Amino acid sequence: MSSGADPVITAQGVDLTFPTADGPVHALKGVDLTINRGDFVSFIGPSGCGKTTFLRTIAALETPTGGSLTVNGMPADEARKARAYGYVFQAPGLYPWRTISGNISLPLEIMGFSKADRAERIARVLELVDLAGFGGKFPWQLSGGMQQRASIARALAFDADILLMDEPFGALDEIVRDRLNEALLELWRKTRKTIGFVTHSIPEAVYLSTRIVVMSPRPGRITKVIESTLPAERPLEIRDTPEFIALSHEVREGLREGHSYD
Ligand SMILES: Nc1ncnc2c1ncn2[C@@H]1O[C@H](COP(=O)(O)OP(=O)(O)OP(=O)(O)O)[C@@H](O)[C@H]1O
Repeated sequence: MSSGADPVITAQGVDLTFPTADGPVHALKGVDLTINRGDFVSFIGPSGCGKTTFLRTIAALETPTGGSLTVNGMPADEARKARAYGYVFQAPGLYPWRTISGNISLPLEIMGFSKADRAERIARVLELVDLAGFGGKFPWQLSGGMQQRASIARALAFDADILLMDEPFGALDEIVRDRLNEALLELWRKTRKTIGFVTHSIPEAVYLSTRIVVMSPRPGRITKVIESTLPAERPLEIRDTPEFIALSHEVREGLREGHSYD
């Protein structure tokens, strides 16, 4: 399903070494990856394999110590200044003293959008994440799943083509997570955004992705890239099909192979 023709994120030989008191930590080593427009790419691997570091590097929140990384054809920090992406963190991170609309509005205020433009954008993204009518509530009046949807709305509000999501549903129970997975897939189909998504869950990665990137630690690196054979239309029941089970098996094998390296 990947378009194959229009690279949005290109990493070539990306290294990132953190100097620490216990010596250098090779968080990323020789990472090569191209993400094309409209791809939904998941990163999966054991703790410490560099998933978050790679996402943060794409977002220019970390700087590689080697290799090259471009986003929309420009260096990652320039792409950040050009507001190329929205970033969704593990925790919703909403300000409790602002309403949901107020939280979504904050980055827009900083970016200088007019009041009328902000109102129009807030209404549109609340609708997209199925929170229409909740804009006037405070975060603590919403469930964890609704708060996470609000944080996705905040990342969508300035209409970046790329959405980077670091384990956004990790803290939620399975039923809520299922619903949000469905909602995210629907949103991806509607908006045609390019999505980079970190997860620990094999079913979540297989359900959502056009491509699954398996990573391994010490040093953090890519050990396998799996192209999904699933159709774009994915009801939750697709998880019971032989095709889904075969893909899950392939990811599990990839994770196991990566582990045997240690
Ligand atoms: N700022 C930092 N300083 C030093 N070491 C760091 C820093 N950030 C990350 N690391 C190390 O880099 C490695 C990769 O970390 P990272 O958080 O990217 O892994 P991860 O795959 O996202 O793990 P998890 O699944 O637990 O979130 C780990 O060994 C981590 O301890």
